[in-house]
Amino acid sequence: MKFVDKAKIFVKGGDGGNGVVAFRREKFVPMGGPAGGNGGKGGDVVLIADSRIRTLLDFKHKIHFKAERGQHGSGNNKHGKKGEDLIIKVPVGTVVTDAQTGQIIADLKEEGQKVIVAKGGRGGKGNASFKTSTNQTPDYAEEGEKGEERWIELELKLIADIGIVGFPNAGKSTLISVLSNAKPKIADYPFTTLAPVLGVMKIDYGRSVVLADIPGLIEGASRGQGLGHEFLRHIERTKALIHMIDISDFAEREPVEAFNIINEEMGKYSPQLLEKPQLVVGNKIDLLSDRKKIEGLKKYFEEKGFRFVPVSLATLEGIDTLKKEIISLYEKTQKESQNVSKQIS
Ligand SMILES: Nc1nc2c(ncn2[C@@H]2O[C@H](COP(=O)(O)OP(=O)(O)OP(=O)(O)O)[C@@H](O)[C@H]2O)c(=O)[nH]1
Repeated sequence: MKFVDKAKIFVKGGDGGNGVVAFRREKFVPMGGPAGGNGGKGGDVVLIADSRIRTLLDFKHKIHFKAERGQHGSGNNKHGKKGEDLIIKVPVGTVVTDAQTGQIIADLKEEGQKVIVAKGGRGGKGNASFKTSTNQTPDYAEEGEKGEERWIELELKLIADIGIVGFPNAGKSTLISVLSNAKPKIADYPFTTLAPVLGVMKIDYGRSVVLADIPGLIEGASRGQGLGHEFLRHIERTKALIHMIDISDFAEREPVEAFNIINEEMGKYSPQLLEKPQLVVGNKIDLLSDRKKIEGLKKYFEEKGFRFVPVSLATLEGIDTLKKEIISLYEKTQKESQNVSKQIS
């Protein structure tokens, strides 16, 4: 499954219904007045940000979207029915631009945020609407207006829910590929040499967690060495972190030391990064001869307020526990962001 972060679609509002020319025909009224109803308005094409949609994948297969047209008016002053709006769900974080002018139409950052991308045409007036004191029997009516149409571009500026940090070789990319059914690399992410690899881990029907492997967090990064600030900025947008540590016999440094160096670097860049909840994952236990070390590390991290999960991404030992911990971490961040939005509104 490929990660689609861009799509181009054609949208067309429904045409307005035509107004009609009609006259009253009643038994004892010889010269019936005008009675042609108005056409109904065409439906709009509306995009709405929905957090249950995580990719733009669906737009690979369907690219034409047309809202319903308005019904024509009819005699007896009956107005045509309005066309239904066409609602298209897109992921939260979708930026919408007019493909021709390049103008940004909307940045759908919030859940439920909506934008009309193609207006339906106005309904035409029936001849009854044209009756005046000087023209009692107009014999003309308007046609409905055409619905707006255009090509638009959708671009997903994905905000990962959880960032994965740790020294090179700790197993960050492996974790993404083990947990997710998507192993995408975003080609044109604004990183020069390395792009964060994103993965989507399914929780259950309709719910998933987006994970980002933030590459190359190394000593000195906060001073602008190496990849520097660009990827640290990316971590800033995630709600929680998974901190991967190689705890095998062959690790280059002691687990606690590795953990502290990475946190120190993040803290130098922005102390707020350290306020994000961190789940500590001790990886490569298949290459650990002294299993007692695991208990020691668990105690150490839990005393400091961090959950600690030992795993082997090679043998998949501990992976079910890890998945449960990630889901509960994700749910915790969801609850927190709901509380924040309640406080704001
Ligand atoms: N034996 C063993 N090897 C592992 C385990 N997890 C990952 N590896 C191996 O460790 C190496 C590094 O893993 P990666 O997932 O590339 O590590 P990374 O943290 O993404 O590293 P960078 O891409 O350099 O930042 C790879 O050769 C993996 O196959 C594990 O649990 N056990």
